[in-house]
Amino acid sequence: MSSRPLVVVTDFITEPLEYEHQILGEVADVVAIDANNESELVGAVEQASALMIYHAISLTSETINRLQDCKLIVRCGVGIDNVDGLAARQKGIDLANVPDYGTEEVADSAIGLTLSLTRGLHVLNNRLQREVGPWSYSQVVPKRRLRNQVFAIIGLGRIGIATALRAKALGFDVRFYDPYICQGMDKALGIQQIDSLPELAKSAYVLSLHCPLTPGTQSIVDTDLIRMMPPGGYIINTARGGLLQPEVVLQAIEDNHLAGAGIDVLPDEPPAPQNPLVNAWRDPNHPAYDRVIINPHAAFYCEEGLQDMRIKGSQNCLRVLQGMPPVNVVN
Ligand SMILES: NC(=O)c1ccc[n+]([C@@H]2O[C@H](COP(=O)([O-])OP(=O)(O)OC[C@H]3O[C@@H](n4cnc5c(N)ncnc54)[C@H](O)[C@@H]3O)[C@@H](O)[C@H]2O)c1
Ligand SMILES: O=C(O)[C@H](O)CO
Repeated sequence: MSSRPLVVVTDFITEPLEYEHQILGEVADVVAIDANNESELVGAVEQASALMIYHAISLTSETINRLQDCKLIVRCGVGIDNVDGLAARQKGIDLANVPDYGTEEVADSAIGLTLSLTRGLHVLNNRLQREVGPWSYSQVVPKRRLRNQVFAIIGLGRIGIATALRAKALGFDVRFYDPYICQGMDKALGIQQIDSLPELAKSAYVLSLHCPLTPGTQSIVDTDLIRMMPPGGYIINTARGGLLQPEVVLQAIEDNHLAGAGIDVLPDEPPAPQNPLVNAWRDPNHPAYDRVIINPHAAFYCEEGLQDMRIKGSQNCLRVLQGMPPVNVVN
């Protein structure tokens, strides 16, 4: 058996681990575990000195408590909601994320979903392609001019700021709610800070979610909040599925209160067969078919970003294996 430290890479990154081997190969053995769920990876990670985990698998206290020599868990990505950071801290294990690998792509996706829904691009294309619609601009939902409409952001962190700048360039009146932001961000960005979520919702034409999923933000957008939005607006969720339940979106579409929703993330990924929103969206006779866009948690993805994420994650493991403190510790 090797006496070299072991770094285990879990989730969807599999061999060849070109960046991981290049950065860590001299000091550690690096292996990828192609597990589908937490129970499949427990045995393989017990001896690891460092773990690199992506977003598809959860790491609960049960697995964390079985780690025998782990110094660092790197969540290769931003959101840390799939790892029990407290359990890791109680065991003296640092949890770090990679905060800055795909900010622009997520913002591009949020704006892309907004434009496709508010301009009806996907609907016009699909109708023509399926030969079920006329050669006409008429739409299932009447279109409004975007300039001066309110683009409302929940969570003005890295992605929130990048989205705000894009929305501002399109002529939106950009407003945000973030109780933890430092003073002066509104003036620096030329956007408006709103002190409460209901106040933000009351003016929102587009409500775009960019806060983390925590016990405090679970279902932060619920039926009551959506009802506060003026009728005919849009919701964009590229943050986490747990912030907005699928039933709530479906109801608001069926009630015609929301004109549309752009969803990159769901509480269950991939969605269970009984997910009501997904089933309605797949039904050509349901209004959600044209008015909802669902993507498979892909907002972050581009080749350069994925490479950045893996390189930065590996470099952080290397720091720790060489006796240096890790960066971007979040627990
Ligand atoms: N779909 C994707 O591919 C993808 C990719 C990256 C990140 N994400 C998600 O996007 C989230 C945001 O990423 P980021 O890089 O901007 O993170 P960030 O930490 O830079 O920003 C998060 C912001 O949310 C704010 N916030 C926290 N609680 C809040 C609350 N209750 N109400 C309003 N604001 C609140 C924080 O103060 C912070 O400013 C991540 O947590 C992650 O879940 C998704
Ligand atoms: O949080 C993130 O970085 C994305 O959701 C991908 O894991």
